[in-house]
Amino acid sequence: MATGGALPMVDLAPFFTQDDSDGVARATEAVREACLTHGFFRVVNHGVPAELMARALELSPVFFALPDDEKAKARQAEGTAAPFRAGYFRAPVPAHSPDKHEFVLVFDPKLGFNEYPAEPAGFRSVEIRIRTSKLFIIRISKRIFLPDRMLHKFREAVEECYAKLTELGLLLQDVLNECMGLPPGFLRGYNGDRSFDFMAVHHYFPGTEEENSGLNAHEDGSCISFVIQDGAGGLDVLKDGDWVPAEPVEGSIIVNIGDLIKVLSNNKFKSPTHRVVRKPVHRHSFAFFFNMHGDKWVEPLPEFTTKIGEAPRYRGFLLDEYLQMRMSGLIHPPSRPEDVVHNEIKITHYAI
Ligand SMILES: O=C(O)CCC(=O)C(=O)O
Ligand SMILES: [Fe+2]
Repeated sequence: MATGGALPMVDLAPFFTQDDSDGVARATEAVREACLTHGFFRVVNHGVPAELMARALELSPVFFALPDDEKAKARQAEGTAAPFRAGYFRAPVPAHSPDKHEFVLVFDPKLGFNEYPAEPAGFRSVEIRIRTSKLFIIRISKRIFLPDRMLHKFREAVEECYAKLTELGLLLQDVLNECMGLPPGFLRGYNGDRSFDFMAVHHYFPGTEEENSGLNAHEDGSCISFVIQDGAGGLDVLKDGDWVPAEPVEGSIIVNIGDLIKVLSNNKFKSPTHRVVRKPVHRHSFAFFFNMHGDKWVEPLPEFTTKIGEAPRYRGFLLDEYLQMRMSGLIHPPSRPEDVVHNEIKITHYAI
């Protein structure tokens, strides 16, 4: 298995090449190894065009530079029932969190949950100087439209990224199916509904010496998460007690196994703790969460329990219940204190 900085690196090219069954077998084994050891790895030749990733990262600052009232227009479409609230959020969320960042939560564009500031609504303030006499110049601040439909281009890049990351999620899910020794197509059938997937378009403000928390240490509640990041750095993963940086490598995507695969695999596949520490620069990233529908019953699969004589390490649960608890920080009955971190319920709540 190759390494990409301190992280395992997997070249997915064989999955996009015809008749490379040896290559596919090797790449599958590399994914399996990475899931068993880290649950966090880097992929290259993943099918998401480098041009698209660069364009999305370039356009993201255009959106976040908008005035707050314009950003707030990126919101959930009236009368729609998204699984979580769509649109723009400014952390600290929840209020007591020390996180310092803002993000837009985006669902599958086909579902119509997201609304954006109407085009052309990308205002920018410019200073105009008017000479009223030889001595006097008045300066007025005027709001002008962003040139070149930049907001429209941002939205377009977000939606293209969403589609490409969905394809990557489906591919990785098939690879995991194989890595986990499950019947062919099992995960594709079990997790065939894509309406709970979402993408978070993140902007982290520059950190200071006194305060540099970006995202608190956490595990993702997803099946698989993907991160496209700019060159700022700051994403770390916990490995054997040490924080390992997921250094930016242009064109690569970070893959992070989430709690749901960890539960299905009865803890065999890792769902690693990770965090974002803010460097003294702005940081932009796209985190895509390949999830499961809330009505799924989740429990360790027989391949990891009865079939190999191992006891389940989690009791089964309805995913919706867990997601609601994660989002609200509420829990009934009260959990053990170690299951609640920064008011977020961890998957250990269901551990046996
Ligand atoms: O911004 C990043 O690099 C990671 C984001 C993340 O971990 C998350 O949204 O769960
Ligand atoms: Fe995360």
